[in-house]
Amino acid sequence: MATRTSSLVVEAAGVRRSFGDTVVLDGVDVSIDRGEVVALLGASGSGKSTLLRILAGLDEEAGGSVSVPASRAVVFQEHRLLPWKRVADNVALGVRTGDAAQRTADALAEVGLADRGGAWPAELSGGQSQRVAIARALIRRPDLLLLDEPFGALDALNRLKMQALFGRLRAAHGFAALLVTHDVDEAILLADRLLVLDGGRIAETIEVDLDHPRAVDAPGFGALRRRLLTLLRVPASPDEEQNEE
Ligand SMILES: Nc1ncnc2c1ncn2[C@@H]1O[C@H](COP(=O)(O)OP(=O)(O)OP(=O)(O)O)[C@@H](O)[C@H]1O
Repeated sequence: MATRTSSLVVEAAGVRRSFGDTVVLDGVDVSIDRGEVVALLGASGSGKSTLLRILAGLDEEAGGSVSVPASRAVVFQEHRLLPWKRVADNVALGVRTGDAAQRTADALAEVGLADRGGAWPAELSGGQSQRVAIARALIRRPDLLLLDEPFGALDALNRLKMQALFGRLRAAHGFAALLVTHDVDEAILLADRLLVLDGGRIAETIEVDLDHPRAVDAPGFGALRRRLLTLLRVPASPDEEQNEE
């Protein structure tokens, strides 16, 4: 018999988590294939960050079974760089191999910051800081990236640039990723599959069957956006209703 599970990097089943009497996750099943990007959506407070922290190994109180690769890295909405270390030292953190300097230079070049290794975090813009956080994650060549609203604090233009960067990095590295986002367009642009968390469970799974590179005005995008907004109970704007097919 074929071993179907061999290509899965994440296998979580029956994940449960409560805080006091409040049940936040009530039996969540998530599988992510090697190289697959999955977006996790849901209303505020639905438990997205809670689930991400469990998959990251940052929450030991959860019930259920969780299998994730040791080779994983997390990117949060805030960059969490150490202010007393220069950019290059932040990126190289935890890398003990002899080629750490070269890997740091490569990782910074990949995120477009080849010349900022000597800077202090305080000297960077928000977008640059988040690029460094991504370089710090990538330098470990993770099989799995866990991203919690990674572009959520950025302005619209920076957000678009980071989404394009994510697409390039994904093509170059082939990592699997779980992307927590509030941004419906971002989810459809970047993910192979969308999960909607509601009532403590994965209420909906949607395969995104659109060609790459994706654009918000591509055929099929608007229909998918409307479906997601309905699931998230967000009213579509009057403009959108008029302009979409
Ligand atoms: N450490 C904690 N102690 C108590 N309650 C918590 C804790 N962490 C999360 N919660 C609660 O669990 C629920 C889910 O929180 P979580 O941050 O996972 O939601 P979320 O879907 O990521 O929300 P948002 O989209 O607003 O970031 C919330 O009601 C929150 O108050």
